[in-house]
Amino acid sequence: MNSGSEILFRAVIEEAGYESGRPIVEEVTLSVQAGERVGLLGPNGAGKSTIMKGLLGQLPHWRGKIYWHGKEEENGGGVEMSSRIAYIPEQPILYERMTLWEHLVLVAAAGSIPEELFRERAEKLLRRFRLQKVKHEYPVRFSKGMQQKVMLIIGFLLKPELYLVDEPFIGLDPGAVLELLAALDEERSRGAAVLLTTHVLDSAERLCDRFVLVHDGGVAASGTLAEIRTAAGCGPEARLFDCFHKLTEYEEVQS
Ligand SMILES: Nc1ncnc2c1ncn2[C@@H]1O[C@H](COP(=O)(O)OP(=O)(O)OP(=O)(O)O)[C@@H](O)[C@H]1O
Repeated sequence: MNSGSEILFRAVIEEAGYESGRPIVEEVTLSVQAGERVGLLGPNGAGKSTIMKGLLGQLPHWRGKIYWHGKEEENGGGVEMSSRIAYIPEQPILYERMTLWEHLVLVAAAGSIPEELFRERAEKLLRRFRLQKVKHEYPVRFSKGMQQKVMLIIGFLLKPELYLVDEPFIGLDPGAVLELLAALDEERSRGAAVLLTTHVLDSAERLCDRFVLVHDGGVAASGTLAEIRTAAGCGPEARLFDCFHKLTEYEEVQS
């Protein structure tokens, strides 16, 4: 495993949202080391997807700074899909008139992956996620879980430095989850990092090295599980689920 002491990616979000003067997220800082996995957690509507969109440069309103390997990006939140970053969305984004293989060819061309390397990676990923038999079919007609696997294959094909993964655990069958975890392990060994959002806290606890807990558009707590336990006032055996509950719903409990 990569020791991951280098900070690969850092985002300092001053404010971000959809309309001028109505920020959804304020004062959120995220950093991810090489080889590290960070869980971006929070209740429904906390601002996780908004943060992801901001990091991808897809928000109309954004004020903040992005750093790669310690160097500030000129275009702020405009980190583009490139060899450095792969976004694996929760809702699959697919073209109606293209087969699965044609999707992969398009991604390989956009990512400038040489032909031979592309074929090798694509065939391996299709076998891994059990889609090799349907590679010449149209993914818009696939089941939801199969479409999610297409998104995973597209992400892994790019071999980026950082994966942004939105809710990877819901919709995949148990075999596919195991393959996803194995693929992420392989990627970690080459230094690739992961920033993921999920509501499946048991999986997040097992998978992630650190957590950023977002609540009401700001950071309620961040750090390792031990640090999150301290922030939540929980004991050393507490599960992430219990800490999450304490940090996000205490107002309701007290009233
Ligand atoms: N396109 C949009 N235009 C305006 N407001 C939006 C838009 N998308 C989300 N919001 C608002 O931003 C806030 C945060 O939403 P966001 O989708 O970031 O939450 P989330 O933490 O990802 O939630 P969930 O766990 O339910 O996916 C919500 O109040 C939501 O209504």
